[in-house]
Amino acid sequence: MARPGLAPRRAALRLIGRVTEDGRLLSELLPRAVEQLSPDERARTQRLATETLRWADRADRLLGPHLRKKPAMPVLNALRLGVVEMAVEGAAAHGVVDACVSLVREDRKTASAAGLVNAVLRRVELAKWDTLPPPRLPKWLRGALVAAWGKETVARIEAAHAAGAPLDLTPKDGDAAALAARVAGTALPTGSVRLGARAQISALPGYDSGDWWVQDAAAAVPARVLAARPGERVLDLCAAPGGKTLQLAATGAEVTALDISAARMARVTENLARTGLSADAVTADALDWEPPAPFDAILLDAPCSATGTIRRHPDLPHAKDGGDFPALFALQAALIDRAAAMLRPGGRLVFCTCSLLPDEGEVQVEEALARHPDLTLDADALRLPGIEPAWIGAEGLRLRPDLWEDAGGLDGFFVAMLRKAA
Ligand SMILES: C[S@@+](CC[C@H](N)C(=O)[O-])C[C@H]1O[C@@H](n2cnc3c(N)ncnc32)[C@H](O)[C@@H]1O
Repeated sequence: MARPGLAPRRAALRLIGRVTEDGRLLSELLPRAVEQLSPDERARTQRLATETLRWADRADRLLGPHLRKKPAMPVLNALRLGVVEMAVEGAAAHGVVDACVSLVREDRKTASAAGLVNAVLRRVELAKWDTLPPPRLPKWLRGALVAAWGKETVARIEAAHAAGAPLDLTPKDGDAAALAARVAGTALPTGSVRLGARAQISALPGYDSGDWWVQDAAAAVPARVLAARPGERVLDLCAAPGGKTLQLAATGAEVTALDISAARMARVTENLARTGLSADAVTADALDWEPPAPFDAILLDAPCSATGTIRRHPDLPHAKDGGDFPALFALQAALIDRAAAMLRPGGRLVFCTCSLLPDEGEVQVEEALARHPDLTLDADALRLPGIEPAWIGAEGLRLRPDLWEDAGGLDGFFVAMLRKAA
């Protein structure tokens, strides 16, 4: 008979292996990796994989004194899973140790390490867990962030990554106070609503009627900066899955939502249908697409390293090594040039990325202004309710996970508003 609780742990361990050994992201692997499991098991698998990756660095510190040399990655991952289940999830030690030993034993490649896993998991000093620092970012990313923001800020960013992300909603009608009262959340100063306890999204009032959508408070800022008006022709360039498209469409603007990925574009269409909003959906490469006429305003949420979203995607630092980032920087510059060409004289362009790297924010704007003498920065557009003046720099608005430290933080984002000469 199958052992209870083994299936989600097995699935989680496989997922962790695909991330750490093959450089794949959980978002690419799920939901297919869990399709054979029950809904409860799926949720448990996803939580175990996510939390093990979030806490892997601290687990390694706890495990270090008990390991003479670093074991092979599949064995190390089984040890990490066991430690995190006991230390973070509060699972009973005997069940966790038995399960991890079984998982290691059932794989031919790791079977010989079953004794080691058993001995080490029984010996680790769980009482030390809370005395250890938050998980550190890997060197390739930490170095770049320390150079940009300094050691102390990076330590605070790491603490925010460890704390995880709350769930934020964007109200369709813009009334955050009313939505907060309806879902028992808190209205944030920037206009989003933050949920308190872990909530089941589809059970919240207003889900079926599409009165709101899930969107991090930081991710909701760029469309507010663009401030589309009813009847304006607005392009959402790189639109999928569509959080910002919904915000733009809710203003009454005539929105075109464009993305290169047909599969991701389908999610934009679904989201529009659920919320009863409308936009023209275009699947195309932004670099080739010819618009029927210039736009009054464009929101460019360019593809990026996504290093601003690590608190909700702790797999990212394990899957990446920064090697593909330079190609993204070049694509961002090309997209800015393309967007500038699609804008009418006097039109406005919001450029944003969910990144913590200046190369994908401040540097892009500085270089775009040098390439396009007809573009100027509009810093006033960034001064919105809830945005602290100190967050606005010479090139744009810099949001980081360590801001709003006592209120649950926010994703890392860069937002700039550029105006084209009339
Ligand atoms: C950061 S995501 C956009 C998130 C979206 N704006 C939202 O708020 O839900 C970047 C998107 O850029 C799209 N993309 C990448 N290269 C593109 C290109 N050359 N043309 C159009 N879209 C592209 C990707 O498919 C991806 O959906």
